[in-house]
Amino acid sequence: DKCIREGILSKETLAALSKKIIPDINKKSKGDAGRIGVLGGSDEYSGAPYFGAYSALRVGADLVYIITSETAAPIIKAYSPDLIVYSYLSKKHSSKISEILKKLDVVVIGPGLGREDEQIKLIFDVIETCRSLKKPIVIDADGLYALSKNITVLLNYPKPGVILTPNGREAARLIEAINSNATPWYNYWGGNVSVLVKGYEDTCYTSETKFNWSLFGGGSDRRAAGQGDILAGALGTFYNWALKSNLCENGNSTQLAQSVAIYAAAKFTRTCNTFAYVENGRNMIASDMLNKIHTAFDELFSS
Ligand SMILES: NC(=O)C1=CN([C@@H]2O[C@H](COP(=O)(O)OP(=O)(O)OC[C@H]3O[C@@H](n4cnc5c(N)ncnc54)[C@H](OP(=O)(O)O)[C@@H]3O)[C@@H](O)[C@H]2O)[C@@H](O)CC1
Ligand SMILES: Nc1ncnc2c1ncn2[C@@H]1O[C@H](COP(=O)(O)OP(=O)(O)OP(=O)(O)O)[C@@H](O)[C@H]1O
Repeated sequence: DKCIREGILSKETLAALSKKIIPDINKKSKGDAGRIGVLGGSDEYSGAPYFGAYSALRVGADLVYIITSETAAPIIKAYSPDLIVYSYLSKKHSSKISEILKKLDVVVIGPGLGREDEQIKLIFDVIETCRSLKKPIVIDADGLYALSKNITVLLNYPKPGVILTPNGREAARLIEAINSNATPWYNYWGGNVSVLVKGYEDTCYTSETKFNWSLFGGGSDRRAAGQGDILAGALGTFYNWALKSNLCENGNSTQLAQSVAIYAAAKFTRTCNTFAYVENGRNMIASDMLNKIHTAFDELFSS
């Protein structure tokens, strides 16, 4: 198919494929547009999992579940009646977590998780369960910190794979933990793990060089906390949609689906930022971006 043989995915192709993954809204049942889980939140951070989950829901998933700490759960529930919030993010609830994981389309791990040993170990167990269930995962924030403490936990993760979304600092931590030049660092975990390195330029690395790209422009200089959480949640929804789309006849590939989903989420986050910045200038905060999701979505994905 043309978009696979082309060699390099042009920005125009990526934009067209991002539109193609948006599912039809007619005659659907609840759940058809996705069930996304966000695992994160802690005593310190209740905002991060909220931003991620709200973004996944507003972008278009039908059901979004947060699995969080007992302390963060009531706070997040009070932020939003639209989210389903479980207070099971502890070892004693492992079996309940596994039951929830089974019904999810994509699992987003990390926003606001914190760095307590107990939570980090729990995340390793969650990743192992996701591996056995062949669940696609997005790992961000403290999920990436956990990964850097047990870098092999994702080795040879099966299809439909994993997307990592480090900022520059988090990428540096992963590179240090890999500590090998055997392959480019972003291919360390095998063919089904792709990476978005965020920053002034967003760069997507997959195991298929032809699906890699970088993006800059749009957005703003305002770096208010929480923008990465918005991206990770949106990516959960786009990843699910991309995996379920026939992006190229006779050529569906995990790496192409990941590349397109990452492009959609990266572009979408910058567009939310652009619109929020126009209204709020340097006083813009991540919550202002949540209010621009519809405008940004329309701008990028309506046909
Ligand atoms: N509203 C919420 O609930 C939000 C919550 N959030 C959640 O916060 C959690 C932490 O995530 P984050 O990425 O913000 O890590 P952050 O604590 O800044 O630093 C971590 C480490 O990096 C280091 N470090 C820092 N700056 C550095 C530098 N320039 N160059 C080098 N090093 C630097 C720093 O070192 P230190 O400052 O101690 O020397 C520290 O050890 C995460 O769960 C995320 O989801 C966010 O999503 C935002 C919204
Ligand atoms: N210098 C920059 N110029 C423009 N956009 C940027 C810049 N740095 C990051 N971004 C954009 O901001 C968004 C979030 O990336 P960022 O690197 O801030 O994530 P993060 O540090 O994980 O965020 P969080 O505060 O949620 O933890 C992405 O869409 C990214 O493209």
